[in-house]
Amino acid sequence: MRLPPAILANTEEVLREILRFTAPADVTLSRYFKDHPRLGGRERGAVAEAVYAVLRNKSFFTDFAGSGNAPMRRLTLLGMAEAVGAESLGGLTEEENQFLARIAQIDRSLLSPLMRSNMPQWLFDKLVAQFGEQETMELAAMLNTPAPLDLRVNSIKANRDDVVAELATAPIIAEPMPYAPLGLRVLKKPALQNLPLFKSGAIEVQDEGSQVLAQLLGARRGEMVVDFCAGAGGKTLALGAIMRNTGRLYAFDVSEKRLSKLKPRLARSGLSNVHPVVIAHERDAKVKRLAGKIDRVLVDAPCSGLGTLRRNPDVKWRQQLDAIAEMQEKQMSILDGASRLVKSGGRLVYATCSLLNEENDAVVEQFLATHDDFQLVPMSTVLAEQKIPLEMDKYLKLLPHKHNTDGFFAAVLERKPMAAKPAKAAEEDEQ
Ligand SMILES: C[S@@+](CC[C@H](N)C(=O)[O-])C[C@H]1O[C@@H](n2cnc3c(N)ncnc32)[C@H](O)[C@@H]1O
Repeated sequence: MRLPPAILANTEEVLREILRFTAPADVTLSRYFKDHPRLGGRERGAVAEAVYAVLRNKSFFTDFAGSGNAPMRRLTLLGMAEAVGAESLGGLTEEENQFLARIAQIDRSLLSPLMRSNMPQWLFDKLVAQFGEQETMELAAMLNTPAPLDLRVNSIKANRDDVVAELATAPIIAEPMPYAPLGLRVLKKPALQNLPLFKSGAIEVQDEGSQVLAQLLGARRGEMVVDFCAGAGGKTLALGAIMRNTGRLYAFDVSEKRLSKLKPRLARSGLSNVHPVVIAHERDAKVKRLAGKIDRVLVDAPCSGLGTLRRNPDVKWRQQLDAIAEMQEKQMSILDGASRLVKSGGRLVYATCSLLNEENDAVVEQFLATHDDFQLVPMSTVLAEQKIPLEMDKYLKLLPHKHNTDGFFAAVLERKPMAAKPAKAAEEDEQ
């Protein structure tokens, strides 16, 4: 069935706003849909997919749309044609149909690598310097493909086989994922919110890579654990379940708004070991009070988010090169603040969803150079401990084109066990 022609005007309107890049695309889209309640589910889906198609293919589309006298309308047509197919569009002029037909003939493999990557020049250059041109092109192709829908089974409430069987009755086909022991990949993208499995907290939406990160912390029953940058709690919920709802899990964040999104998820999850705490910054007194007392600390640091381009394609256009250096400074400060919580022999995991060495390896190397009481636990060791079938060296580097997850980095750091103090020094300490 064809989409109503008016949908093109809606798409053009919201696209114009999104391409100003003053707010995240998903936020602008949600607001637009709220302001336009008459748009049905199918129309909303098409508008959103078209907008995301333009964001993913912006370099290429802009180049071809720019030559006419109505570039925004042409961008809209290209986005819609990519998202739902030109044959689903009604109300096009003859000239517009010819334009789409002409673009469909273009052999994209003949375009320059930069144009094919659909990335800003600075990002393309950085990735080529890091991965080489051939791998950058493979990575870019995957980053420009929509992400699959991944679920995590909440082991407090259900097991993976039962969830697969119950989803099948919906009917939703879900397959176990290779790296996350509680992960399921859903083959299509059905609405999940009204499923009893979702409402009861038996499943959560979470990328496989994100599930792996939570597991790397190695949290155990009864431990004291801090999720230092908990946000809306994706990893907090996974950690709480890994701890079998025992011990104490603090969910810190500087954003009250983000932490408040954890509340309904927590209620569904059935977890009672999670304690959300808003902190002012990484040196807050609430943090200092726990210094040296925590078994495991996860720092899922604020970052450029470039590893999540499959889901948030606007990030590559909104992010600026000079923000990366600022981000790095912030990441080092947070890692330093969080490290003070870790007890002797305890572990600290530094993680990002960035692809850039500056936010990843460089932060960890700088940390180790200035904290000789910490040592790196090679990722190969951690993965073997956790029985995760991934081949890595020092660090975890999940890449969309290799692992079909979002791009994630993680390093595991251990506070060196404190040497026993000589008897005289211990006596002096007690006085
Ligand atoms: C990558 S997001 C966390 C995502 C979250 N862990 C999840 O799995 O859904 C980074 C978070 O760090 C928070 N943040 C920024 N600066 C911080 C700081 N100084 N201390 C603690 N959290 C901070 C941000 O508010 C944001 O929610």
